[in-house]
Amino acid sequence: MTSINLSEPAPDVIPDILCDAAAKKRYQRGRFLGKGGFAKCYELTDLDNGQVFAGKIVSKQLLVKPHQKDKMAQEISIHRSLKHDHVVGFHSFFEDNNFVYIVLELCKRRVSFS
Ligand SMILES: Nc1ncnc2c1ncn2[C@@H]1O[C@H](COP(=O)(O)OP(=O)(O)OP(=O)(O)O)[C@@H](O)[C@H]1O
Repeated sequence: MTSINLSEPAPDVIPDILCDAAAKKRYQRGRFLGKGGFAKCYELTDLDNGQVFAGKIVSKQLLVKPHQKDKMAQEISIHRSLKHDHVVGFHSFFEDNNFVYIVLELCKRRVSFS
């Protein structure tokens, strides 16, 4: 089960360098891709190997109510279990005190993403 830790108040400035401490990965936040109901999406570049992903970044300020947190956790849980040619690939998920980060295959054309 995916769990999201909401222990502290969350400022809303997204860092330029995102750190996935558990996976020992760092990503450079790049071009803004778009905004959804909860997430802001940016290109993310893996600083080890230059691989480029789409990062869906959700402020924990938007996940205060239990049902919001549950919806987010459920989206992550379902997406990470899916692998299909017609569904955007799930790469990883991590969080810091302020944001939840979902790292996805980058879609280069403007089509439906989820
Ligand atoms: N994998 C991706 N590759 C490239 N751009 C993406 C990707 N995922 C999302 N985007 C961009 O970010 C925008 C917001 O995506 P997001 O999935 O957060 O919201 P949504 O699906 O539009 O709405 P909702 O919040 O209801 O799911 C998209 O409209 C698209 O422009």
